[in-house]
Amino acid sequence: MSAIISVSNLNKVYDGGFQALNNISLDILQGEIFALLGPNGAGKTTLISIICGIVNPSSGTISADGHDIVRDYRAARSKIGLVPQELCTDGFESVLATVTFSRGLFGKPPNAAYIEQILRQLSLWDKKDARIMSLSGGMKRRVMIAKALSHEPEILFLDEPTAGVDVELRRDMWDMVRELRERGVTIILTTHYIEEAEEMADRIGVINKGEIVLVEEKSALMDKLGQKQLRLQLQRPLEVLPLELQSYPLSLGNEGMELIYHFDSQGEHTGIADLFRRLDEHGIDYKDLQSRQRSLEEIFVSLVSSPQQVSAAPQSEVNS
Ligand SMILES: Nc1ncnc2c1ncn2[C@@H]1O[C@H](COP(=O)(O)OP(=O)(O)OP(=O)(O)O)[C@@H](O)[C@H]1O
Repeated sequence: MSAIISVSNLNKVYDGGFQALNNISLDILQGEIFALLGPNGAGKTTLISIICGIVNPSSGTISADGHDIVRDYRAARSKIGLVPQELCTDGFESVLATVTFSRGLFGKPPNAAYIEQILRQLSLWDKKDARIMSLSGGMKRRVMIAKALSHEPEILFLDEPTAGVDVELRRDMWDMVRELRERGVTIILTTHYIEEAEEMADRIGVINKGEIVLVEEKSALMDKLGQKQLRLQLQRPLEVLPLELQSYPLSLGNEGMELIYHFDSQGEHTGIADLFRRLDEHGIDYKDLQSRQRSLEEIFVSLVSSPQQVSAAPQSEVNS
């Protein structure tokens, strides 16, 4: 897949000297859903705002669909739709007028059929004549999406699209984002809901303190850093681990009733067969077992708390 957005050596120093972005280079691929994750203040909105031409870069270059976002601003901006974090729109206008007007701002000829299609898709057609101020928060957010789509952009930025919306609307939004992707729209979303990135993204980028810490395909990331756990429910509680087992990546939980084994799901040897032999030798019986993958949320927390440890999950110390 080719890059639809290319960011090279981007820096942003705000007035007052604060460096919000530090030498960011990043390609967004045509047709992907890219989730940009990062803690509060990491620089997500700054990065999006620069790509969308709302904030000026201090240095570096960005192209959107081949257009330089500074030299060729109009052409670049016409390719992009932005759903900002804040709901900002004129409350006295009707839904239909607002969305139709947005399209006009980009110099696109009127297309009532297209506007109707997006309003229907966003379940807003029934509300087309309602004033925006009379809508619920979730519906206002849908209007923001309709506005962003009004000029048929090829790239859509969603800055915290589901902040403060209920579970049902969140699911609807996810469906809608997937539909847009199927139509070929490239989607970049920032989110604090890791579950959202885990559910939707093709690739994940993590930004922390103005620097890109990692960019990876979601499935590869889950495999690479997704250390697994095997939990065994014991027949009889253990007060301490037998000495011979203390060098294994094992811990006791649930007042000694649970034995937890950590292993690298990517490793050639998980060590599980060896573990079972050792448990048998020590007469440690279990009645149930489950294995589970480390969630993206746990991976994310470990990345932003100690970014130098991104390269590998801990290896298990035993071989099967
Ligand atoms: N106009 C501004 N002037 C000075 N500093 C700013 C300005 N806008 C943002 N910053 C600072 O730049 C840093 C990055 O902010 P930004 O809004 O890009 O972060 P974010 O990752 O989007 O955070 P959040 O998840 O909280 O929305 C923050 O420390 C913020 O205080």
